[in-house]
Amino acid sequence: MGRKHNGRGGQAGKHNDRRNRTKPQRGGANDWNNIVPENMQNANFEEYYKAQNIVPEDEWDSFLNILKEELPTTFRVTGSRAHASVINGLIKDTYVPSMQDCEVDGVKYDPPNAIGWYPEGLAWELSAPKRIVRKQPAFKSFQRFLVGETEVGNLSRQEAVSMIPPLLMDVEPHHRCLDMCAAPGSKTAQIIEALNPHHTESTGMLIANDADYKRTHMLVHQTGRMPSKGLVVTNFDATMFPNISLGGGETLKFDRILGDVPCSGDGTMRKNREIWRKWSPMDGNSLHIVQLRILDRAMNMLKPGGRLVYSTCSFNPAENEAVVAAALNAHPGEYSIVDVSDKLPNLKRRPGITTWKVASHPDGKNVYHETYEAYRAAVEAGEERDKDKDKGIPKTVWPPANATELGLERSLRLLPHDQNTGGFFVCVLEKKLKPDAVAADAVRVNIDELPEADEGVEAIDDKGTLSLKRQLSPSVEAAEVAAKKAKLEAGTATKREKRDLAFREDPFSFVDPAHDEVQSIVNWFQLKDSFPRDKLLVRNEYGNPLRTMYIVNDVVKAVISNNDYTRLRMISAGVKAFVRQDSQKRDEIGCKWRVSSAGILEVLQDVPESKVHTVGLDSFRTLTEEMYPPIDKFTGAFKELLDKSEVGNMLIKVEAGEGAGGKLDLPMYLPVWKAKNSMSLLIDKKEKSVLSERVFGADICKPAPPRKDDASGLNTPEVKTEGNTPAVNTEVNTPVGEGEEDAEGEAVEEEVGEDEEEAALNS
Ligand SMILES: C[S@@+](CC[C@H](N)C(=O)[O-])C[C@H]1O[C@@H](n2cnc3c(N)ncnc32)[C@H](O)[C@@H]1O
Repeated sequence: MGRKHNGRGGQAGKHNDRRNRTKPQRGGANDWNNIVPENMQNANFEEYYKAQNIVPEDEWDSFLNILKEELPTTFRVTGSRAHASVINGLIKDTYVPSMQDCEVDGVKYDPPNAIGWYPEGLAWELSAPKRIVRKQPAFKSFQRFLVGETEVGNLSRQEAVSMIPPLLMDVEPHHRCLDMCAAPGSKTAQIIEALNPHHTESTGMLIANDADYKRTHMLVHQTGRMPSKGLVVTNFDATMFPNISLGGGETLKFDRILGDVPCSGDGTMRKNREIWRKWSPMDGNSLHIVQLRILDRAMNMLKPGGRLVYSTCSFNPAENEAVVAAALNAHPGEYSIVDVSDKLPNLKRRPGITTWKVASHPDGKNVYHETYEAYRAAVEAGEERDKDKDKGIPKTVWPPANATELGLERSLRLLPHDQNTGGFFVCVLEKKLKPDAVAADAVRVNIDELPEADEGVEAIDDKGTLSLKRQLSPSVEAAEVAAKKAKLEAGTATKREKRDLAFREDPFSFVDPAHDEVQSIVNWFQLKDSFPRDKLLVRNEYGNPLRTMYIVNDVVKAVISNNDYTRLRMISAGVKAFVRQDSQKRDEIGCKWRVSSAGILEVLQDVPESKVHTVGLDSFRTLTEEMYPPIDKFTGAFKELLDKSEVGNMLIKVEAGEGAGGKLDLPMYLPVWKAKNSMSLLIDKKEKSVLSERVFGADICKPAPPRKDDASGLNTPEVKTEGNTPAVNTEVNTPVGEGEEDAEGEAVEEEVGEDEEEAALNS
């Protein structure tokens, strides 16, 4: 069981932009991403889905044809409501008008369209093919905006249908939420936004989990753009997500859970074209068990009255209705499927089905089995694969006897030809406050009696990333761990094997609120008594504030304080709040810590107004243009303030308005460093450039000047000036980050490079 998709590594969708140019070749898996529409055929796929009746007969051709078309680019405006409306205004009022009436070779291409069903018009679709976007000047300029704003986290490129599950979770700011299979994190970001829509105080929590260690780091990176005191990233196989203690005998139960499970991804065929060649019904059959185990685990962790959303980017009932039906029968009387037909009213959706066919694929062709028993008879008769004798397709893939009573039609199936999207499945489940009485002869599923998940199957997410490997199977993992342990005892373990046995993340501990370093921060910024000095977290065992302090909220503190960190497999928690400034002249600095740009909005809540210095666009321009502008370049009250300020971190509020060749729609809060003779803006270089584009209509940032004495790093950097550039547009505060499309890369935490920090500090 479990066909391996041999030869696929890294990102399956990486070469999509070269599609349509070459014919498919059997040689390399990635070549199939270049597959031409005539070759997008798979008789087994067509036959199987015709048999499922998920698409009415008279729509079959439209369904099949659109699967061969390039998927439009879709993206979402992210961030707090006020922030998002500014960015959205920019798209609506500046870019869309500039892209009207664009023609290339006599063909007219439309500007981006707001996706009709997405709330408040905050999601967009751009249908023009990529080659046009790269060629036509207005589209090209929009593309630059898109890439830049995605990089700093103001936009999120996300498949339209993948935006649906978080919208149906109905998250409120006080909720305790769990995203069980969260990486790379586009839905996680939506949940964080819902938990803190106005970027004020949020009492809720989100645990974003993924079984893949590497991908949890993508998750940390992705969520860095939406910092939250209530966010925790963990690294568990979701089928075995542990019970978490909150102290006092209380176990954490969740108000909301998302199970966006690993799946065969056949709803992503428009993007992941190699699926045309590789698809088999066994992909879904093999994933069914892990999907069911994840959903079952979620059901055990939900509060009565809580809501659980199950989703896949697959059309396959084996991964969808069959999983939901089996999970409901594993919890008889406890759950109901929520009718969400009144939600997202403009979204065209198809009801879930109550009857479906199950197929095996022994010799490269679909073989249908009416019942589980008939299938087992075929296995025993040697008509199926040998290995199916031990495991094979689980019984729960077949429709249960009570399939029509479960309300499966209240699930949503999104078909690509309805709204020019990918395919998707969503089911919203609610845990009853009081379980219904269940008849003694009711259909029941015992999850513990089901076979283990298949090893070696692979899954695809809606970004086309191969996501599932051996972590699928707890038994495989356990066996591997046992083998490594045996080697360790025998002294034959390799370095890698030794390392694999340990959870590699640094421990988390809270800093003593009375610690001198905390006191120095409180004094420097004159933090109010409400400042949660008892919720500052560091990454070492001893609560030592060495380099970075994170800030968390009450519930995250309870989680960290009441559970052993290795058992929690915690990768990150809270918001990076304070970063230590390293310098050879550290003794001259009143406070050795600066506020991180990621955490500034969290810290600001406790900073008195007198410690936030208002500046105009002229000062902001100076700070943007030059890496270390001399203090003499500033004027008026700000210059006076700088003249009498000590070296160290200051917080500024750039006032909204027009001036200095720029325009800012919302005030913006930023950390700056006051050195002896110069200033510097403590934000990531990329973010600075994007801000500059938005406020001044061009990237006016100059590269860092060469330092006079690189070895000591003690001298003032050379600085030059530059003339004004034309103005447009807006700004609000932005987190640091990298483009979602690049999320595969390592986490970028840089705000200001070490060298730059040193230079700024000493200048
Ligand atoms: C469909 S993707 C999730 C996409 C994500 N929700 C998003 O919106 O960006 C499935 C994820 O499940 C993870 N995964 C696979 N098996 C898992 C398991 N047993 N437990 C937890 N996560 C798992 C994969 O590493 C992958 O990141």
